[in-house]
Amino acid sequence: MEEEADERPILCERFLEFIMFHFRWVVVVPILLPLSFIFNIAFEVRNRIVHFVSSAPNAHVRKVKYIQEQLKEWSANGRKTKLVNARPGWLTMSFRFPLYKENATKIATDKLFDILELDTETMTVKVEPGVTMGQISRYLIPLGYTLPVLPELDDLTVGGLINGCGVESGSFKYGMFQHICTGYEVVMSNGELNYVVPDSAAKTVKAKQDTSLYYAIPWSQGTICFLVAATIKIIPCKKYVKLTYKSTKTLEEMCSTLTEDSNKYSEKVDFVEALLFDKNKGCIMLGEFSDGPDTQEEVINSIGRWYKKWFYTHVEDLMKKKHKTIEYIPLRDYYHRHSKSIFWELRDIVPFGNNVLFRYLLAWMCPPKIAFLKATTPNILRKMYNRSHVLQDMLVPLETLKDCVELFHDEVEIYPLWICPFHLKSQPGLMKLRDYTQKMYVDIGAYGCTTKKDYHHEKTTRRLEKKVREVNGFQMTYADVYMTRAEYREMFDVTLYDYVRSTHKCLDAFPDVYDKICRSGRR
Ligand SMILES: Cc1cc2nc3c(=O)[nH]c(=O)nc-3n(C[C@H](O)[C@H](O)[C@H](O)COP(=O)(O)OP(=O)(O)OC[C@H]3O[C@@H](n4cnc5c(N)ncnc54)[C@H](O)[C@@H]3O)c2cc1C
Ligand SMILES: NC(=O)C1=CN([C@@H]2O[C@H](COP(=O)(O)OP(=O)(O)OC[C@H]3O[C@@H](n4cnc5c(N)ncnc54)[C@H](OP(=O)(O)O)[C@@H]3O)[C@@H](O)[C@H]2O)C=CC1
Ligand SMILES: CC(C)=CCC[C@@H](C)[C@H]1CC[C@H]2C3=C(CC[C@]12C)[C@@]1(C)CC[C@H](O)C[C@@H]1CC3
Repeated sequence: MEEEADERPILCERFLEFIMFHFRWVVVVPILLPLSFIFNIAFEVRNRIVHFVSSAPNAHVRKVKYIQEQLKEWSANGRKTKLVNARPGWLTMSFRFPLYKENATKIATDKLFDILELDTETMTVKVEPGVTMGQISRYLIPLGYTLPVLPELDDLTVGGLINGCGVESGSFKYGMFQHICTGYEVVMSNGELNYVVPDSAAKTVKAKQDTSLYYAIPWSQGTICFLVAATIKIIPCKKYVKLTYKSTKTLEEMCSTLTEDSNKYSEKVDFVEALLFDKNKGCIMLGEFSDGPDTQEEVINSIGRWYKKWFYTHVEDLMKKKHKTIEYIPLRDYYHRHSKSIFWELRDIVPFGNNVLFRYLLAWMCPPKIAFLKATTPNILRKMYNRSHVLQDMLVPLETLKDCVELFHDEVEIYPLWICPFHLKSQPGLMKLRDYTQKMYVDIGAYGCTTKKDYHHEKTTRRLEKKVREVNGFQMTYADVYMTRAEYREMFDVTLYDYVRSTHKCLDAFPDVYDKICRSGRR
């Protein structure tokens, strides 16, 4: 693999870079914030109308038929190009734009963004792949239900979380987003519509094939078939999350306490997440569904209100004052706790975004839509981000947390560091555990600019990737991946993936997953 050129900027570029980085808010606050606000309101109004007239199920049939026709036409024309989803690159939740979509045939899955059916008997919800986490939480929570795993950022889509992956603080109990899905409605490259479910007692060839397909889809990045709907488990929920914040003083304490707290079978804990504010100081947050405070001393904190502090700064401040605190947080506010500050990325984009005056006067329009920020990132800034911005999530066994955090500290030293345990089931597919065990993993997420002198985007990422492979971990593939094809195949088990692709005529129809996720496949 050719090494990425280390583009050092000349003096005037540095100056421009400085201006654009520190004064990006000049565009973001007066233009992108109002646009984001108007877009969100318009989309919400549209969704309510669709829900009111119940037009989604009929429209779904029409939209799927159109996708089937597109595929049949592509087949009739000799299957000359590769197939991809039509969703434009600027909308996707990743820093990069896909290069593999140029000259490919774009299939209209991007028109599928409605909730189709709530079934409280089977406790499932059927949704189209473009439905976002914000849409789902807004729909389900008032009805008293939620997804067992509901990733935090409002704009993450069901299709992206299944064909990529998804993790959140409910994952220590329920696993990744793919693990809460009970069936996928898919269209194959020949235009055939299929509903696949896992059947451990499958007898017929078709049932066996469908089971294999079901397990092969997660992490496959849309290189097997097109997802047109997913059936997802729901669970009953309560109005609040009783959140217990516990400070930790050393990395050892963080690792041992988190290991104790991440008990999948705990009846008292529904959410586990941790933040590290430097190599030693951290906070573990344990959440439990609750009807609200039992005594008058206990406080409700509606952290989602526009004038409230960014969540991670609130946690840091709490930890300076007390070793342990409890708060009651409205459920939807809890789920989207990192949306308002886009984890901690907004501090670079709107440096005064957490200032009390800004919060009261303008933060009701926050956050800016990630897609709008992505679409308007100037080239100069992209170059700067390429040199010094880290965006990586490494999924590693919990017992290796200490080692891995130490490596992140030595290599990038970005804080807060997001730490989210998740239970990894023993299942076939790309994320298959080689030793057939099931165990607790943890997502270590580093987001932000590093000031490390010897940071090199490619070389440093490769060192992190190497460590992750050594500990049998996985790298989230929305981020920059510098592994070679062979290294990718060492990290992910491609046996089932390759088999399913060859038996479902995918090889000439879709790009290989590696070509979609590798750095050279993206701009
Ligand atoms: C040359 C070759 C031929 C193959 N032929 C076939 C074939 O004829 N039929 C076929 O189905 N696969 C076939 N496969 C795929 C094969 O099953 C997997 O590629 C291989 O076993 C690796 O899968 P695994 O170890 O991840 O899953 P395994 O653990 O080996 O599981 C094998 C099958 O059981 C299902 N399964 C596993 N765990 C569960 C569970 N918890 N609940 C429900 N279902 C589960 C899987 O979906 C899969 O279909 C073939 C693969 C190769 C390389
Ligand atoms: N908390 C979390 O877990 C977070 C996760 N993420 C990551 O962000 C990504 C999700 O972002 P989002 O913008 O929603 O998704 P994207 O549009 O980025 O899609 C991700 C991948 O899934 C494929 N895909 C999407 N929809 C379909 C479909 N209907 N049928 C087949 N393939 C499909 C895409 O294919 P194609 O390339 O053809 O478009 C793409 O390769 C995931 O990869 C996730 O891991 C990011 C932030 C937080
Ligand atoms: C919780 C997990 C698993 C991941 C969180 C990842 C997010 C923090 C990133 C996903 C896409 C990223 C983008 C940006 C910030 C970080 C993410 C939201 C930008 C908004 C940063 C500024 C650039 O100009 C545009 C970026 C678009 C993508």
